[in-house]
Amino acid sequence: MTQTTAPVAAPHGASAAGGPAIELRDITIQYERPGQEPLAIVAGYDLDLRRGGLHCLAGRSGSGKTSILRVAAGLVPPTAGTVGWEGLEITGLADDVITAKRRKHIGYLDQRGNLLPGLTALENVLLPALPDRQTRQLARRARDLLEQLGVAGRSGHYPDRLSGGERQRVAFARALLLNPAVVMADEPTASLDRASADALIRMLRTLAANGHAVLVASHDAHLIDAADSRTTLA
Ligand SMILES: Nc1ncnc2c1ncn2[C@@H]1O[C@H](COP(=O)(O)OP(=O)(O)OP(=O)(O)O)[C@@H](O)[C@H]1O
Repeated sequence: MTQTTAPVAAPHGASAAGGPAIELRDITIQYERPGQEPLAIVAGYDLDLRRGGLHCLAGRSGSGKTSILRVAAGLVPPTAGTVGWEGLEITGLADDVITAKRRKHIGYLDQRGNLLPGLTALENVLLPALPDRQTRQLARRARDLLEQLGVAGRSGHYPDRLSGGERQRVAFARALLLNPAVVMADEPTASLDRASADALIRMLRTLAANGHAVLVASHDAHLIDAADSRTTLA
């Protein structure tokens, strides 16, 4: 059961190819459970998220926020329905094609940040540049992002020497490296104190104002309030 507020207007920059940055149509997500009815997360769910908008998936723990994020990011297919990225329907495309498109279209920040432990903060930020061998060209941008996020002084540190908040900011810089149309973040304020969480919310708002589409999953009331629109999962 879901409740969605009105679709988001796009105050800055229309979508490149004419469709919403993220378009979910008639999405059903179910998980099979041995010996029981499948667990139904959503049925007939629609979302149009354009550049310039911040949408929050809200709801209690276990209500399905991460499941919708993962479907929207093309990490798993929906049980039924379609997923579109700026006019391109990705449902049914081969996994390697989706992966290549996702790398440029979506910056995804998962709940744990997931930095690679054997790489420094700067090397972690540069990871998305590896497949196109662009680490040299993007090194300056990586440093600028770390600077903007207030962790430039940690560039040479390994993840185990960073605080939770610093790890998350480094992961954010990595998500932004290729300037994706969409930024997705799963519970981005969960491990932060209030002041850091509010700073991060301001950053998400700035990303939207700069023309990104921002999709977050959160039960932080401050983040839910800061969104342009929200889906409340029950
Ligand atoms: N791959 C899976 N197979 C079976 N059940 C799953 C799978 N992934 C998630 N679930 C179940 O689906 C429900 C929704 O999970 P999901 O992680 O999407 O919720 P959530 O709202 O993001 O939770 P949280 O706020 O705790 O992160 C939960 O009951 C979870 O146990």
